[in-house]
Amino acid sequence: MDCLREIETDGNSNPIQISRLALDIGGSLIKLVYFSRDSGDHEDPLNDSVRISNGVNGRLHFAKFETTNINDCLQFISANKLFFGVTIHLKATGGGAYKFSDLFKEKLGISLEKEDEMDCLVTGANFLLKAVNHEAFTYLNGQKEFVQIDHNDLYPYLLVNIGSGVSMIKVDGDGKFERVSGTSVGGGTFWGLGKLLTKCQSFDELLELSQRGNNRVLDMLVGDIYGGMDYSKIGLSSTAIASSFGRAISNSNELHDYKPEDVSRSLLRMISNNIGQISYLNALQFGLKRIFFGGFFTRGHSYTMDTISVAVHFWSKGEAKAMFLRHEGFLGALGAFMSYERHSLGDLMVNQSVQIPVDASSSTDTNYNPLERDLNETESMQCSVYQA
Ligand SMILES: Nc1ncnc2c1ncn2[C@@H]1O[C@H](COP(=O)(O)OP(=O)(O)O)[C@@H](O)[C@H]1O
Ligand SMILES: CC(C)(COP(=O)(O)O)[C@@H](O)C(=O)NCCC(=O)O
Repeated sequence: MDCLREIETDGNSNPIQISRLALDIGGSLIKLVYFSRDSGDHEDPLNDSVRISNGVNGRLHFAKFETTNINDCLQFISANKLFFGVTIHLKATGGGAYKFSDLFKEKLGISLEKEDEMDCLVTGANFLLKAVNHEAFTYLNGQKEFVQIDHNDLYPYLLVNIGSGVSMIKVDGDGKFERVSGTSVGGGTFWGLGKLLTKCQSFDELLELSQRGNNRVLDMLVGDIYGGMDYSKIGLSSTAIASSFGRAISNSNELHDYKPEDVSRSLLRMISNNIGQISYLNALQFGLKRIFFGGFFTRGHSYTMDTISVAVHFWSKGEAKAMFLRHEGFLGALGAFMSYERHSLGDLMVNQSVQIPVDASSSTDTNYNPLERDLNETESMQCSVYQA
C-alpha cells in the first residue's frame, strides 16, 4: 500500500490540522493532495473556508493508492480525518470521481465535486512549473539536470500525461489549452502486458525486473537484419531497434524460455520509445520545442526517462527537449486542489515561494537529496496560502 499509514504530527504529537483535500482517481492510481496548517496558526480548524488576512503557513502532502485498493484509500481518509464533519464536499478529478461517487457518499458521507481532468492536469502543471523550485528537469544519457523555468517564457508547451493511457495537451496559458492527441498505449499497457507476460504482481516488481533485463535478447536490431551493418542511408545504426520483440519470431522459443527481466525491459523500451515518438510528432505539428512529461508511468525511473528523452532527441534532431516533473503523478490532484480557490474559497493563492519538497516525516532530513529522491515515497512541501 503506497500511502501514509499515520498522519504526521506537528512534532509535538498533536495531529496536524488538515484544511483541504483533493483527489485524482485514475484508471490505475488514486492520488491525494492535502494541505495541513502549521500548528502555530490560530485558525479554526473546522472552518473549511480559510478566512485569512495574510499567509497561512503549512504543508502540501502527497499520497497515492492503487485504484483497485480504493477501500484502503477510504479507510486512510476516514482514519486520519482528512475531511471535517462539516466538510461534506471534496474536489475530485479523474474518471473515478464519477465511477466511485456513490461509494464515497455511502462510506464517508462525502459528495465528490467533479473537476474536469484535463483542466486539472494543466492547472497542476502550471502551478508546479511556476511555484516550485527544481520541479522540471531533463534526463538524458544518465544525466539529470534541473531546468530553470522563466515564468514569462513558459508557454506554449506540450504536456504529455502518461497515466493508464496518454493525453497530449497543448498548453498556451492558464486555462488555455487543447488536448491535441493521445494514445491507449500507455502506463496501463506496460503494467497490464507486463503482468501477463512476467507474472509480476506489482508495478514496482515489474519496474525492478526491467532494471536487470537486456532488451537485445528480444528486440530485433537493424544489425540483426543487415548482417551486423548500419543502414546508414536512412540514418539507422546497426544497434538501433528495428522491431521490438522481433527476435521472438525467429526461433522455437516459448515465453517461458525468456527471462522475465528481458521481457520487462523490452516492453518498457517499446512503450517509452513509442510515447516519445508520438509526443515529438505532436510537438512538431504545433511547433512546440518543450515537452513536459507527467503521470506516474515515468516514476522518475532512469531507463524510462532516458528512452523517452532519446526518442524525442533523435526524432527532433535535437530541436525538441523532453522534460520531466518531480511531482509527475500529482498534476491532476493538485489541479483539483487549486480549484477550491476558484469556486468556494474566494481568491486563495498559493504563494510562489514554495520550497523544494521535503520529506513529510523529517523536514530536517539531512540525507534528503532532491535530485535523487523517489517521489513515490510520502512527501510534502512547505507553502503558504494567501487570500488575494
Ligand atoms: N505503484 C504503482 N502502482 C501501479 N501503477 C504504477 C505505480 N507506479 C507507477 N505506476 C504506473 O503509473 C500508471 C498510472 O499513472 P497515473 O498517472 O496515476 O494514471 P491514472 O490516472 O490512469 O491512474 C500505471 O498504469 C503504471 O504504469
Ligand atoms: C481516458 C484518459 C484521459 C484517462 O486518463 P488516465 O486515467 O489514463 O490518466 C486517458 O486514459 C487517455 O487519454 N487515454 C487515451 C485515449 C486516446 O487514445 O486518446
